[in-house]
Amino acid sequence: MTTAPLLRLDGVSRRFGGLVAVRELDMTVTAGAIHGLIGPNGAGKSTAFDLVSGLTRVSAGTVHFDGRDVTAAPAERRVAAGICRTFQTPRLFEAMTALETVMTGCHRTSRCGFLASILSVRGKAADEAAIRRRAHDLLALVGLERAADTPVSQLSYGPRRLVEIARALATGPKLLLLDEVASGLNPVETQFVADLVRTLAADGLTVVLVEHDMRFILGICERVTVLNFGTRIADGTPAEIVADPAVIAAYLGEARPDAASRRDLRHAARAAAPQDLPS
Ligand SMILES: Nc1ncnc2c1ncn2[C@@H]1O[C@H](COP(=O)(O)OP(=O)(O)OP(=O)(O)O)[C@@H](O)[C@H]1O
Repeated sequence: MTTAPLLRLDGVSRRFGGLVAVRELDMTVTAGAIHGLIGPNGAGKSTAFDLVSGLTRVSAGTVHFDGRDVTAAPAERRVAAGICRTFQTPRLFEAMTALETVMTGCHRTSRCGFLASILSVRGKAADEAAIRRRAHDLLALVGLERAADTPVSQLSYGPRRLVEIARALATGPKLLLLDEVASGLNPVETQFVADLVRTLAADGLTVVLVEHDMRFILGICERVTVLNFGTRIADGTPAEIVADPAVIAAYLGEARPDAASRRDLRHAARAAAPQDLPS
């Protein structure tokens, strides 16, 4: 496994008027790693994803990806460079089938550009066939080969999330950002996604997960960054994170405590570092 940083955020901030959603964030993601980004509600996790994927611009700081400064690059250029993401709520075209949806991701990386497509009909047909095959392969990878011709509008929540992952993978990424991918999934689907993420990482893909399901994230990630009120309060292995007093305080001392995250943190802490458990 390589240890080179694929993604590096240096002093990244994002302000919305008077609110600092992300404040001077330093974060390094190692190539090939499964990296978690956690924090209580409103901590700035999705905003951090927006800053990495280029959906929103930094107010300060720099973003380096794969050795290049992409701070000023628009989202499309970052997709082309190898950054792709899914959203907290899947963003899909309801009328498209699962296959067509994944094909839209393939088209973003197709070698069949505009000029090629008008100059060579035969080349375009061959490219379309290759794209269709690749989209089928990706649907099979996420266990949805039988749903290829099903309109997205008829899929339930778990499969919709999987279609979104397949579409993201279709862009041929080096870095996959998954925003609350386990939220709303049943235990079997959650396990499937965990196995899928491990398989992708074993194949060399770097994955960053924003997640509230603490058991899921602490069980799968090699490294975890913790945000609270936009500020990084911890960065380390899952065992280090659950034993970190600042993390415990952030989760257990939330102004509006989330019972599920408190319970999961306690549970994860018991499994990872019983001697450091808060009483
Ligand atoms: N476009 C925006 N305009 C104004 N404020 C925003 C905008 N996007 C996010 N915020 C604010 O920035 C803060 C961080 O939001 P963000 O969605 O990044 O947090 P989060 O950690 O992903 O939260 P959650 O876990 O609840 O999804 C919140 O206070 C949010 O209201």
